[in-house]
Amino acid sequence: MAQQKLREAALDLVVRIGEHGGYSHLLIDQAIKKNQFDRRDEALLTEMVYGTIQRKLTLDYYLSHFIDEKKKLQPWVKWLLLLSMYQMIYLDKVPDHAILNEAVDISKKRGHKGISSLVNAVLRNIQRKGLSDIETIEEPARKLSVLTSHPEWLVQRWLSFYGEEITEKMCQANLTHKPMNVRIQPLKITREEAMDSLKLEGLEVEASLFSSQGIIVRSGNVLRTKLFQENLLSVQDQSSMLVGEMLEVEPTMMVLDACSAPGGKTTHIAEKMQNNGAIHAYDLHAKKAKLVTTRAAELELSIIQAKQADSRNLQDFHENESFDRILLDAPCSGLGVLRGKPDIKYHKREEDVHTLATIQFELLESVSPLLKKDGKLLYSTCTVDKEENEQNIERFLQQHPEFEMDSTFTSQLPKELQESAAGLSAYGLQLFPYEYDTDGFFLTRLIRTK
Ligand SMILES: C[S@@+](CC[C@H](N)C(=O)[O-])C[C@H]1O[C@@H](n2cnc3c(N)ncnc32)[C@H](O)[C@@H]1O
Repeated sequence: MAQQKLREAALDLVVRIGEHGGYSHLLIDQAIKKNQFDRRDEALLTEMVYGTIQRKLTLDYYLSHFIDEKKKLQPWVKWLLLLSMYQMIYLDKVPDHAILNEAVDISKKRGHKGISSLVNAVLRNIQRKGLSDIETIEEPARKLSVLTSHPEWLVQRWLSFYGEEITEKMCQANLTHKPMNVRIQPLKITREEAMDSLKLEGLEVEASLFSSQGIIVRSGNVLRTKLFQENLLSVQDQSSMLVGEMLEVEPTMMVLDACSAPGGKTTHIAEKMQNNGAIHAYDLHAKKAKLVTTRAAELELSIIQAKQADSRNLQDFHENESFDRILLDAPCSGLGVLRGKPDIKYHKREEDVHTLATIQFELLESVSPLLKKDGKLLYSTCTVDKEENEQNIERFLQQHPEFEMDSTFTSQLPKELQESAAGLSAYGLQLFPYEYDTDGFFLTRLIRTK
């Protein structure tokens, strides 16, 4: 019975996330709280949900050999089959007959006899006949697409930008688990104190090499810890912490954060400024701008003023050359965060990437006049795509002779990155998710020289 409750929760989650997207870790956490699952069930639920969504295209390929593709299945029936197949193929914790019986029970409860017979027949056939061999697919991009469950257009695009080796490693890495990272509030606690406290609560933690405020959580649920609940920690990927580190802020500066919600980087920057100076934070959506205000209050950071605005129009509110630093953490395709939000790869289209690259360029053009001479502009995205990253920067520099690449950028990166990051180029740093167990992330820093 308890196992059925767990699988029903897993089914609800894969249908919700797979069909409509969403913050997977938050939705999973809500389900865990609501159902009061214990630690073991919590781990199994997380694995089933992420795994099924992460491997959807591979599972679809296997399933297509057992069911007529023209047969229109209700979304929950399709997801129930994929969820069950994921467990049969990739998990050895539960015997196949138990997975099958539970799938049939759930389909009886939610559907009718016809559906449960179909679920039973498909899963039994898979068990009996085995899976078709993906290696027999001849076309390399199609094979990698099916093998690692990334849409073919994306594999083709990455192959053309980064070549076979990086693309393969990236696609494989996107199927693995990424550790959660947190950032301490340094005005209230030191990293050593925080790590000691987390260890006492049974977590396995490690110091981040990317930020003196960063902690990598190797095991345990940090969201349930005392420190997290007391707002001494913020969840933030190490790659994203690099932004706050590399913006080179100092107390008393005037800083613009043009795309700020939910405020992860804004609050980090305020911490780096020791809550002294001013940060003007904007976001296109009023509700999201409010999240920045709320988070700043929770962390007791008073220098952040968050407002709603389209940052392409900020010249209406600020004089040219008013800011010492500008952060443009641009809206992007999110192709660097597929480990945490695996549904993104199925919902994004190539046209979306072109549209986003245009918006990013417009944002760069419209915020850049607001920077003071000798001021610095940091551009970042959580995506792996040259059109949104290097090509945008190259084009901007060609059209704006008053800006240059900041020549001190590379030498200020953590040593490990300077020495071996595969994506370090003349236009900035592209982090790939397989390199340092981070999200795929791009950042670069420009300086206004005229
Ligand atoms: C990558 S997210 C920012 C994440 C944020 N910097 C953080 O670290 O928490 C990009 C944000 O840009 C906002 N955005 C999109 N278009 C915008 C525009 N034209 N002007 C201002 N904000 C925009 C989105 O609503 C989204 O919240």
